[in-house]
Amino acid sequence: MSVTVRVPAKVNLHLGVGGVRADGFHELVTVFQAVSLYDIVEATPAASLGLTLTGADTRGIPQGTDNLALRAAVQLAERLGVEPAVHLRIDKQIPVAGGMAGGSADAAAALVACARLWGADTDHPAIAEVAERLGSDVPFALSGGNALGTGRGERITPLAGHGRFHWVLAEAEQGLSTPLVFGEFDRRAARAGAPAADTGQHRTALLRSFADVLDSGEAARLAPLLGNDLQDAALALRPELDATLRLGRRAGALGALVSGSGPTCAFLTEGAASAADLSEFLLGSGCCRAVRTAHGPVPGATVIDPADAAGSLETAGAVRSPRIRKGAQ
Ligand SMILES: C[C@](O)(CO)[C@H](O)COP(=O)(O)OP(=O)(O)OC[C@H]1O[C@@H](n2ccc(N)nc2=O)[C@H](O)[C@@H]1O
Ligand SMILES: Nc1ncnc2c1ncn2[C@@H]1O[C@H](COP(=O)(O)OP(=O)(O)OP(=O)(O)O)[C@@H](O)[C@H]1O
Repeated sequence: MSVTVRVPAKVNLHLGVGGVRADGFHELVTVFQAVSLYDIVEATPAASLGLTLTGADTRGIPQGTDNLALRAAVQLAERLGVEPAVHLRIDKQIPVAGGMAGGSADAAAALVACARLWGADTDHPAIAEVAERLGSDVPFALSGGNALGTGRGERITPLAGHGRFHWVLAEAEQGLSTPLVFGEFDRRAARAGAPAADTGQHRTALLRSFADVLDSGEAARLAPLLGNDLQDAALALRPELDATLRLGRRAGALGALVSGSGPTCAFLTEGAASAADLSEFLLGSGCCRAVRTAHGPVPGATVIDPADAAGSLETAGAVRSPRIRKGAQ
């Protein structure tokens, strides 16, 4: 009997980067929002560990035991004292290395699916422990919704907020490596000679400013709060993203920013209709590889009826066909 889990991508509504810690990670303070662009992970009992990848674009995803979803299954099995006898099928819609935590999402989904398969409760402490170890974005992929992330991003405080926000997500031709973007951030900070930001103060300010806005669902109030300390580093590595952001703003987006470490650009719009219009416009402009619409917040990794999996992908936000530029692979 298989278990099917649907897991969302994330956008960092605000990403503040502080100093480098002794373990090499940066101190972060971030407001996450889970958005309705989903990967589906199906776990089936099998003689041994295995993986099948399907989906829009699976280039660059490790097929072996360095795949984050397989690592999640192996570490959870160890922790629960069972054999990792499971075959995982990942249906990939979240852009790979796109700054939307796709690999982390798959790891979170694998944890939820395997825990169900191996009879562990959804709140078994092993799930959170393994999630935290696997990556900074994995705990948020479990919880979803809106949340404040602190520490290296793995310490999650849920943020209430019933408002729904509408996004257009523009995928770049090629992914960006997260460590490379943090490295560029460090070089720029060293050149500027600026002291590291105080994440404690930043946290208090973010909590105060986001509290009502997330509940209001008013995009015009959320737009001025959007921000990403990694954006300049991502733009330095991919200067063409600046034109994409400007294009979206000129075409009516209320807010535009690079998602996490990039290179996906996220545009906040007034509502679903303006998101559809902007998405059409950006796709026609040829500035990006694929454009999708999505809304947030949505729940984190959730067990679903397999019959609903296809529907989840259809409602993943009017997926647009990838438009490959001439000369691109
Ligand atoms: C950019 C964000 O997506 C914002 O939410 C996350 O900070 C990245 O989360 P992630 O991809 O899960 O990152 P991890 O797998 O934990 O770390 C990948 C690499 O990113 C850098 N990294 C990540 C998180 C952090 N707080 N400081 C860092 O410097 C480190 O070089 C690390 O080796
Ligand atoms: N299941 C997976 N899906 C995608 N990438 C994976 C997976 N497992 C491991 N990886 C590796 O992780 C790298 C980062 O991929 P991912 O899609 O998570 O990037 P990202 O969205 O930029 O991450 P983040 O936003 O968390 O920084 C990939 O280049 C790939 O080598």
